[in-house]
Amino acid sequence: MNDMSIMERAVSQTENKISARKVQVYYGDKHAIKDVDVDILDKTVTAFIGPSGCGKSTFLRCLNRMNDTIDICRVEGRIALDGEDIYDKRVDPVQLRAKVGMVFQKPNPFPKSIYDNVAYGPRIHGLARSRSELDDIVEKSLRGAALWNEVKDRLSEPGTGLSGGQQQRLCIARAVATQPEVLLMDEPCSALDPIATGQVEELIDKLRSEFSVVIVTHSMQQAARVSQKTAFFHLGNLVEYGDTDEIFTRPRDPRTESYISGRIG
Ligand SMILES: Nc1ncnc2c1ncn2[C@@H]1O[C@H](COP(=O)(O)OP(=O)(O)OP(=O)(O)O)[C@@H](O)[C@H]1O
Repeated sequence: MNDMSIMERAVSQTENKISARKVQVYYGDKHAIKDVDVDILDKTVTAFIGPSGCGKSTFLRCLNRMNDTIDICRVEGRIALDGEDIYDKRVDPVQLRAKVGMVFQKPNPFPKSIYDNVAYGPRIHGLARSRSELDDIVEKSLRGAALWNEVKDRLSEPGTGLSGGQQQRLCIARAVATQPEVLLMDEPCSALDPIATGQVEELIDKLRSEFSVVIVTHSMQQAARVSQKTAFFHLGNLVEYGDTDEIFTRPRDPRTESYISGRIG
């Protein structure tokens, strides 16, 4: 091996956070994800786009083993986080989900105080040795989710009493509190108004300085605004993956072209 290829290997190892190879997902007999290969880069926002039912959410859920919770769902292939197979028997899915956090379509705060929503993960993963360390994590996570100033005087009030946009940022703070390496977001703005959507999009851009973000979105405008990489799915296949600018201006596959020009959807 020459020096250049060693260097190239080093670069690709630092940039790749998740590598998926030959991933298949079945719900019973239904083949929902077909032979998907993709690399998710570190400190990058990757958007998954494609028509309804094409498998975006299914593939997203493979990345932190959320599909394990669906009885009829079977995942095959290899998905590695920093080179380690996340489906290895020795991997604890609960620990994995702290590293690969998730934010859902509908904000789903726990029926607990704002403070306890954020403190929940650090408590169960033993990330704080004292109350003051826990206070620091809660404050840092709420600041990280651009929510601190709005809630700092009412941390003991229920999280469910916040507005929809604030609840979604609370859920982001909850995910950020376990110091994830990857944050998965499944249509995180679909229940939000345009102002709250703008705030969450700004936040996504900030978060990528710390970890990699993967977002499923139905909005091509949103994908274009927030992501650097885009993956287009169609009927369970990953049809095209590349720089977001390229995908939206010079798609290589006619199916991508049809989707972004609104002919399939
Ligand atoms: N729990 C489940 N049980 C059975 N089939 C499922 C389940 N979840 C998804 N599917 C099927 O798998 C396929 C992919 O669904 P998925 O929700 O991943 O698509 P999607 O691209 O995220 O769709 P949408 O944009 O409408 O949310 C669909 O045909 C869907 O009906």
